[in-house]
Amino acid sequence: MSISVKNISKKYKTVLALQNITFEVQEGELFGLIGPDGAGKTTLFRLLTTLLIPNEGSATVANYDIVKQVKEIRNSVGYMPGKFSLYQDLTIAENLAFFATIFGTTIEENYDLIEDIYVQIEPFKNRRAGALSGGMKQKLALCCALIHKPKVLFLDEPTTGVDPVSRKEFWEMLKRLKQKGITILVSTPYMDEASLCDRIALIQKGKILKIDSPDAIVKAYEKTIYEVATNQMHNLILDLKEFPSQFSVFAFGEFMHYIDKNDPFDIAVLRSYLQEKGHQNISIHKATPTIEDVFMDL
Ligand SMILES: Nc1ncnc2c1ncn2[C@@H]1O[C@H](COP(=O)(O)OP(=O)(O)OP(=O)(O)O)[C@@H](O)[C@H]1O
Repeated sequence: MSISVKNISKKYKTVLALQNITFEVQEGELFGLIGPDGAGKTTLFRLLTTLLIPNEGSATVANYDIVKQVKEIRNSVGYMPGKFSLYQDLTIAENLAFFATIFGTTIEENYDLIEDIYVQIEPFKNRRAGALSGGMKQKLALCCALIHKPKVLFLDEPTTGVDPVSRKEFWEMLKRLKQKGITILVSTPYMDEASLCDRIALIQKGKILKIDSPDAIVKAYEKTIYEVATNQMHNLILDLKEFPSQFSVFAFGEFMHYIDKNDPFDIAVLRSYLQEKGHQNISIHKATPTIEDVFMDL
């Protein structure tokens, strides 16, 4: 087992940041922690990379204990924290050389692992990290986290604030790293990225609410979701919330996702209710559930 977490709890004074967290990640797995700000994702990363000590429970990473084998873990893991870890005044090449040196290695020794990422930023290697775009900083930070050839890679919200094209490229890089046998624990607040993981844990307020493959999580979802749109999207959410048998409603891209307390329920009744409220061009269709729908319903 690459990561094994057993009944971990972590408190900051009065804040219970993690409550009784248990999960395992297999070798070579791409495992996602999906949850909103404050869910406890960063705390979990800091525990697993030995930067914090749990109040309760135990965990191993690459078969090393996170409390008793700190040095071994630090040599076996790569950590890309949410806030960029780079030295802003050093160039791309200097940052990478610095990280290689502190791990007692050289860029050349492990170049094969970072090559396909590094070639994308190499043309700018003399540019200071502080002057790079979000996407380029992210690639450099990933190279720095990989330079000592870690067995396990921890990536805390690596795509936050990065443009959509770079986000897509980043996930393709992760797939290639996984094929090289590296275990990856990645957190993201973006629900669409959940489907790119082998398995995910949905985490909220310090608790894991569900763990499974994204497909299985969506398939197990039993409620029927309706995609609703009209010519007055602003009023639509308010009107849907007032519909007597409404169970839940939330904005989903250009639609509202609506769930009724009754299943099946009569779409015609909702349609005439919306007409009475002055809506036109009403469209109501069954939607395919997504991870976001499951999450909103937890
Ligand atoms: N040093 C700290 N002292 C007190 N409370 C903290 C500290 N660090 C985090 N917390 C609290 O612990 C909870 C979990 O925070 P954590 O940063 O782990 O969440 P997160 O899912 O990573 O969210 P974010 O993306 O906002 O960092 C939050 O309620 C947060 O306010």
